[in-house]
Amino acid sequence: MDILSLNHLPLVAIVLAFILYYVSKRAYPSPYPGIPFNATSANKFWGDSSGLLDAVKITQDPAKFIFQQNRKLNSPVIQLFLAPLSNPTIIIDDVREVKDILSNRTHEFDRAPRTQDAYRSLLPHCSLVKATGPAFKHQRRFWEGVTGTPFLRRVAEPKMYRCALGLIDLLRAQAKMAGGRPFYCFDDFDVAAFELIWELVFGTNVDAIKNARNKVLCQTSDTAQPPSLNSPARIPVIQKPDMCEAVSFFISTVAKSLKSVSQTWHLWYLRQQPVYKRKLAFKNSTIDGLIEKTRSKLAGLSEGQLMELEESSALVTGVRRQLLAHIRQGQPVNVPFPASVQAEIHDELFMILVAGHETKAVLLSWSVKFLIANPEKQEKLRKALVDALPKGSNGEQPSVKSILSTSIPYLEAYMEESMRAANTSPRLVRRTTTDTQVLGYSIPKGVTVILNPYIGTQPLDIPEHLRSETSRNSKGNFESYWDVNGMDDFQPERWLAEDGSFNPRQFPRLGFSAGPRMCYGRNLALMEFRVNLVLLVLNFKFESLPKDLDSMESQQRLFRMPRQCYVRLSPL
Ligand code: HEM
Repeated sequence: MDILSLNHLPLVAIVLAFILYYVSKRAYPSPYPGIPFNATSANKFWGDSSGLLDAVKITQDPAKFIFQQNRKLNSPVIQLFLAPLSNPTIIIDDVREVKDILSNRTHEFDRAPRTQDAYRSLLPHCSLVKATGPAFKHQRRFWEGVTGTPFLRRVAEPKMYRCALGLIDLLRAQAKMAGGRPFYCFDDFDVAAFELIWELVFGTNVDAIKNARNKVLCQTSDTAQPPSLNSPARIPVIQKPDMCEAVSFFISTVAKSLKSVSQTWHLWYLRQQPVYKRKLAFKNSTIDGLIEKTRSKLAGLSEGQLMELEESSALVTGVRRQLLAHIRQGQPVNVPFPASVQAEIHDELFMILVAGHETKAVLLSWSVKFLIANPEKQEKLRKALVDALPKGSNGEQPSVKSILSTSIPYLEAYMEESMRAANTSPRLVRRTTTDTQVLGYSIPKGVTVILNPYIGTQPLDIPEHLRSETSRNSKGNFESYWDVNGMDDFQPERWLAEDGSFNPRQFPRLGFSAGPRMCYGRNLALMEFRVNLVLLVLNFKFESLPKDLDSMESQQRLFRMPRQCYVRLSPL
């Protein structure tokens, strides 16, 4: 044995040296030819990731650092080395080309595996993790009912009005308790957003807003408030429904895994945690139970009755369609769905809950911060609303129909500017599915590409002939791509045409992305945002806050959200 080892020593040494050489070569960045990069980062084991981590410690905003590098290198296409032992990531910072890639070049750019893996560990069968192909399109079509106008009008409108009024009542109770002091409000928005999306997906009422308000009313008289009117008020912590907590928990695990250098291990580690297992078991049993209950209820209906059945929730839509498919294929309906069918419905429903919950609360929080930071625009918006939506003779609130159907250009401009400035998804990530070219740079197949959807950075000069054909052809689709006066300030007026009408084509709009992977809940989100914003502005004056509670800084969870979210309300 000893002789054998000694004889093999040189060979072992050579193999080891080769492995070491290979690992060290792979570990250090290996740039793609012709694409600008930070020369100093190319010599570092950690590449650009150490700079990114340092910047994030200060700004908590990775997108800011990433796209600053385009400016630093003066190029709309660059490469960054964001993790050792991996290929460079391509960064594209030009709004016209980004819109074109998202809208017209899906055969070259598709969902990135990193995004797919982050969601796949939780929702392996949902459409979000599928590549843009026939299976994705088929699964999406399955849910068209719940994103279509008839469902939104008939089912979503009354529910969103009830939730928005509930939110107003909750804030009114909290404002009274606060007695002119500021108070934290993100959880109010969060619980209201959850209540609505839960009702639309599962059709049952969780009463979270009402419970939160009752708790405030019970504790108002026996809670001592801080002496200073500039200190945050003591108001009861909002008790969120267990499923709301579970959704937030899973969103944070997805966000953590997306940030991780070794995603696979990180996901594995997260899944081993007892809290993950507990929440997963709770989610699985709750949702599977609801699907089975609905299946057994609807299984007694004939094909004709199922055809006639009004869709009252995403759950009913999914189960009804599956039962119809089974009847038409001659399969039994009086037994639980096969596991694969059950899993697909389950994951799709939970996907809507995950994707359609926190985003809405984050957008509403930003829009309220813009109201506080811009008191004259807040007044202008209120005046536009009061003029267009007068209260009833008994002071009753405007109806949901009038809020949604009255044209109010300044409101539309305010919403659009909030979407732009909030920039809730500051990085859209794709992977090249073929060797391709962007703005004259060659990008190989299989590369992760980060796109900047923010409308507000001055575009770099790019000769027109370097743009793709579709990008050149769509140049005239927008009045402009940049405002010569700069776009750092919050300026709803930039969306108004000379005649005072709202001009949606003034600048591109990418807050919900574009193309086949564009946000699936855009119409619902915009309706809900409108109803909430109108009722908030008509019912409260958003007063200024002490400086230490008024930061406009952001933090990146799954979305770019405000670091602080306080209000000081004067009920109107
Ligand atoms: C203000 C609220 C919202 C914002 C700002 C928002 C924004 C976005 C963005 C930027 C994307 C990424 C698209 C891409 O990668 O190109 C997305 C995807 C998605 N959103 Fe939303 N969203 C919102 C609300 C909602 C709601 C209410 C729902 C559900 C009812 C929803 C469901 C989805 C789904 C399912 C996807 C994945 C689409 C795919 O399959 O690729 N979102 N959203």
